[in-house]
Amino acid sequence: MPFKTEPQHTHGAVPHTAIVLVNLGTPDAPTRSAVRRYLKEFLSDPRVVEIPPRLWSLILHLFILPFRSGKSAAKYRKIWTREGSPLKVHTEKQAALLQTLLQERGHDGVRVVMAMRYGAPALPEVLDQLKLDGVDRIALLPAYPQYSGTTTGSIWDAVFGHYRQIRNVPELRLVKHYHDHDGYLDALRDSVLAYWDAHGRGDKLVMSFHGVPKRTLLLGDPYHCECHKTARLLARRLGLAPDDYVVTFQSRFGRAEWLQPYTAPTVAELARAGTRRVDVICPGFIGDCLETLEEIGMEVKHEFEAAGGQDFHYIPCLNESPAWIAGLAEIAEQHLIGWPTMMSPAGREAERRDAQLGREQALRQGAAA
Ligand SMILES: C=CC1=C(C)c2cc3[nH]c(cc4nc(cc5[nH]c(cc1n2)c(C)c5CCC(=O)O)C(CCC(=O)O)=C4C)c(C)c3C=C
Ligand SMILES: [Fe+2]
Ligand SMILES: [Fe+2]
Repeated sequence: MPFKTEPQHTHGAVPHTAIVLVNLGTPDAPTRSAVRRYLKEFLSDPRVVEIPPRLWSLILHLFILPFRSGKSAAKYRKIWTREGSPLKVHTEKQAALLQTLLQERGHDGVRVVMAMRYGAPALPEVLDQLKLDGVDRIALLPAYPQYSGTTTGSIWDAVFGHYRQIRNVPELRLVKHYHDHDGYLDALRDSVLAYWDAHGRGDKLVMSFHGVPKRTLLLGDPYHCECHKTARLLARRLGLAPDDYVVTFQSRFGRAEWLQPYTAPTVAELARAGTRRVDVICPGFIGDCLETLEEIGMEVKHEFEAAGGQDFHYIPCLNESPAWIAGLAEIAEQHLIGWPTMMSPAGREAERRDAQLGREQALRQGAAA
């Protein structure tokens, strides 16, 4: 594989540090063509669909993309905001707030940017830009609290794939998961308690996580266990008895069996069994997106009401809540340990001199050429 052209190595340059908050990605617009482009990239990832590639490509192009793109675009239109897709808007805001909070906590030498695994801003382009900006230490922070090969594993594929074409690979740190991190769990607890304070409390708390094919669990993916651990620890923080809550899995895709119990049939069954009010939270998503706002807030709500349920409450994701941004900062800080993140006056001066040196060197090289 040929190497990409890279900036010249500058002697003595102060290496900059960055955190990249990486999310799944979302279409550029709620249109059929934009959704098709996005789904094509997403669903062509062999980490996401484990069907032999040639056979899958046929199914994808003949059946999935022609039918799903229009239907999904209609769903995106229901949740699209003036600022764009909620997933992207929340990820952008979280990255900006994390940068500000890290600065306030003294880590003024750290940049925080966001990137998407599929769609824009594409992870390889963000990594290229960081290289141009002189960043040589990168902590990658996926927007997934629970590890799965289908999501976090796929981010690592994209990162390593990109650096296969780079000679001077930066120092990297990978945040594998934070499903049991106090900062994440405390923020979840606070969000549930604040919701109950404002709206009263339901008969049952449904903790709905994005599903994955059951086969991946049987083949060693820890995602299912990490979801259950998050649920257990959150329940403990809320003082819930086992009967007060239920863990479910949503967003089944395709015909294979996925992790059970499925969210929609579970809430319908709860309604039929006489549960008047359910509160649904989606702890596996750190920001609201299609899967929470449309699938839970609209489709699952409809199923509950159609089965006789009276009162359906969706508890929003952590989004930009101050407790969550503080949690993110704690997670980030733990993965930055040992890296110089505070820019002392001497560091700033060294950086200024290096920049000057770099410019002079480039000028000399230009003159010699
Ligand atoms: C939170 C973790 C996620 C896991 C695990 C996950 C696995 C997974 N997803 C699909 C298929 C689809 N997912 C879709 C949307 C979507 N998925 C996640 C997160 C996880 N996916 C998010 C945050 C979103 C929302 C994106 C947005 O723009 O808001 C979709 C597209 C939506 C649609 O067309 O209806 C599909 C398809 C698979 C197959 C999978 C694991 C194998
Ligand atoms: Fe998904
Ligand atoms: Fe398990």
